[in-house]
Amino acid sequence: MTATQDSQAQIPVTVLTGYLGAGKTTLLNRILTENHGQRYAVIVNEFGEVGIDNDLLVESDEEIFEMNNGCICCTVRGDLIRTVQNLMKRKNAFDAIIVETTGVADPAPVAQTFFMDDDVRAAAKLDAVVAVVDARHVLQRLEDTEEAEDQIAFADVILINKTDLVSGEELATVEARIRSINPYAVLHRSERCGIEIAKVLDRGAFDLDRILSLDPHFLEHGHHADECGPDCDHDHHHHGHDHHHDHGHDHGHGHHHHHHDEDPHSVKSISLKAGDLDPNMFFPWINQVTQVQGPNILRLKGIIAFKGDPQRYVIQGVHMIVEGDHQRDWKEDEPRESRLVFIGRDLNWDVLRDSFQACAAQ
Ligand SMILES: Nc1nc2c(ncn2[C@@H]2O[C@H](COP(=O)(O)OP(=O)(O)OP(=O)(O)O)[C@@H](O)[C@H]2O)c(=O)[nH]1
Repeated sequence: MTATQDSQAQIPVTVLTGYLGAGKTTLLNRILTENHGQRYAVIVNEFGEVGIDNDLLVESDEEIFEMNNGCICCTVRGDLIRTVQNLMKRKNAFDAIIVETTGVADPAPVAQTFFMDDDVRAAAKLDAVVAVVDARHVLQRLEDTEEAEDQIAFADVILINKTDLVSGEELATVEARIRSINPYAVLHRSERCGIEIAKVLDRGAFDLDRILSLDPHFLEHGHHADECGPDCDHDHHHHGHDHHHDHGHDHGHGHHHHHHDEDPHSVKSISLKAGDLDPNMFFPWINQVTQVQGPNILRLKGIIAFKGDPQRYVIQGVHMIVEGDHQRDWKEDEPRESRLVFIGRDLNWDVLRDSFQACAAQ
């Protein structure tokens, strides 16, 4: 199969992967704000019921499409095809497409989309799979999830981010581990994804031959997530497929997501909503939650309305590291609403929900 009959007319697509909290949005924000003279369309996939990522992206003229349907592996393929097709109708409106995948997704099905669908293939070409890696947490992630490894194995370009949170020695260990998983990718180091955009975008780096050597069935229809419907409830957790990457058609794909089974180790998300909160209640609460439950909190993010505060407050966390800042004024036509998403394992969801509600301003 030749994927590139008419590469001139094909719009380059960058698939941005990386485990939860690695820095994908930070990188996107750089891409969207830097003056590079290119116009990008960004497709964001959300994990969790309350769409937050879009709100965390800075406002820009670039177009952002949010697909709020959970795990990208199962349901998004059809959506992604439709979204790309719609984008193509306005062909001259932008120069390139970036697809940000949810942090627990296996990037393969997303990449496959650009080879499987004839219309998409005619209009777009996969430029590179870019993985952002959290230097501080990646070794731990590689211990307990397969997605982290899949993402690294699949990437053409790997950005080892958060170098400020590790020592030089730790960084060297991380790099060696990444090299052992993927000897081919171009590696870059960064703090807050501070990297020249040209090192990440429009690389022409996607190497089909290499991917086929990892995953011989990559180009076959019916492989991976094709069979999943919108209510896909496969047990995606810790299947035993051989990592490099002898997928058969019957393998249970290895992404974790918000399915509600009893597996205590599966990753779930909870979306909390409230009105104005009392900062004197909220900050001690969030500090306590992240100190005590941090190891199980893969990710938290939220937009908070504090009573009497004209500005939206954005809070972000990865395990025990939490940071927050004012973002911008609440707009007049915007309901003042506090939204907080936790993604994690073994969390006591009812307690989280109740204690969050207890932070409501009186
Ligand atoms: N210390 C430090 N923090 C960083 C760095 N890069 C990003 N962060 C912070 O890490 C958190 C997660 O960053 P995001 O860019 O939202 O990560 P993400 O990969 O988009 O997260 P998901 O969308 O949840 O998968 C935020 O609080 C960032 O400010 C870095 O280089 N150093």
